[in-house]
Amino acid sequence: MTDQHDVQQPVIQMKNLSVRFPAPGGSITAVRNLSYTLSPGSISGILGESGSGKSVSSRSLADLAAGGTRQAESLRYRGKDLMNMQEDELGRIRGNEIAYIFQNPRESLNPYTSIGTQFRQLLRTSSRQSFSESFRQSFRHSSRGAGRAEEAREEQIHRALEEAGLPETERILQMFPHQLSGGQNQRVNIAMALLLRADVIIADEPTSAVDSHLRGQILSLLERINREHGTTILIITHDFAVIRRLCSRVLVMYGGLLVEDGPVEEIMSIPRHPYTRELLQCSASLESASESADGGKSTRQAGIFRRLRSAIALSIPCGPKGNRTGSTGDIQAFSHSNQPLSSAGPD
Ligand SMILES: Nc1ncnc2c1ncn2[C@@H]1O[C@H](COP(=O)(O)OP(=O)(O)OP(=O)(O)O)[C@@H](O)[C@H]1O
Repeated sequence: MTDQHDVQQPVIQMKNLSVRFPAPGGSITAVRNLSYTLSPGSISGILGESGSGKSVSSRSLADLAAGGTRQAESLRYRGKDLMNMQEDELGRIRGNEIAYIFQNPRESLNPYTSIGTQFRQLLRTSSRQSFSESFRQSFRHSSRGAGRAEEAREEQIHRALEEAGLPETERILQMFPHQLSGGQNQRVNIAMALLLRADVIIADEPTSAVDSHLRGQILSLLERINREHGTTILIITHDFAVIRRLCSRVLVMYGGLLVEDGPVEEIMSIPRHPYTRELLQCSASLESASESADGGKSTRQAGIFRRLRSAIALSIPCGPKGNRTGSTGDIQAFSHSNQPLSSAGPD
C-alpha cells in the first residue's frame, strides 16, 4: 500500500508501449507508442471504443495480453522494471499489488472451486506482507497460534466480502461462480483486491455486466476503496459517464493510439481532438435518450461509434509531425499537461 511506498514516485510509468499480435501474413499492432504515468492514489480512466486497445494496453502491464508481444521504452511499477522482470516476481506483483477486475468477472474465478476455497487459496499464495501476514505474525508465538491465525484469516475474508457489499458472507463462500450473478461475481473480485490490499486496481469495464442500479453501487465502492485505502485505480471504459463520475484524469484512445490526455474537467470543457469532441457530444445525446431496461443503450452506442468512425475519417487533422504534441501515426494527439503523449511515429 502507499504508506510503504515512496509517495512521490509514480505508481505506473509507461513509455512508448506497443503490443503486436500475430496475424495471417504478418502481425497487427493493437497498441502503438502509448505513454502515461499514474500517480499514487489517483483514479484515472482510459476511454475509447471497442477495439481501441484499452484492455490490451492495461493487461500488458503485467504481461497478461495472451498471445501478444509487448515492447516498451520503459514500463515500471513503483520504479520496478516490468519488462525485464523474472516471471516469479511478476507473478507476485500481478494479482497482489496490481489487481485486475475483468469485464467478465467470471474470467478471473475458477469455475470448479467454491468462492471460499478460492479466497483461502488466495491468502495462502499471497506472498505480500499484507494484513494477513501481520495477523499470522502476531499469533506465531502463541500455543494456540495456528488456530487463531486461521480464525483471523477467516475473519479477514468475511470482512472483505462485507466491505465489497456482500453481507451474506457464509452463503457466498459456499457458492461456485456460476451460482452468483454478474454483479456478485464482480464484488467477489473487488473483495479479493481488498483482501490483498492491492496497491493498484485495474478495473476493465467493471460495470458492463451489471444493471444501472448495481453500476452505481460498484462505482461507489471503487471510489470508497480509493478514498479509504489510497488505492490507485485505473478504469477502462467506453462510457464517458463512468469517467465523469469517478476519474480526475482521462486518456482517450482510438485505434491503438492515445489521442488526448488530461484532467477530466478540462477535457470536458475544452476537448481538443475531434474524436474526443464527438465522443462527448455522443455521450451527452446518449444520456438524454431514454434507456430501455434491456440494454438498448449498447445498440445505440454501437451506432454512435459507427458514426464516430465516419466523422473521424473526415475530420482528423493530419498536419506535419513537427507541429504535433505527440506523434500518433496520422492522428494528431493532444496532451493537456504539456507533456508529449508519445515520442515515436508509426512503425
Ligand atoms: N489474442 C489476440 N489476438 C489477436 N488480436 C487481439 C488479441 N487480443 C486483442 N486483439 C486485438 O487488439 C485490439 C485491441 O483489443 P482490446 O481488447 O484492447 O480492445 P478494447 O479497447 O479493450 O475493446 P473492448 O472495449 O471491446 O474490450 C483489437 O483489434 C483486438 O482484436
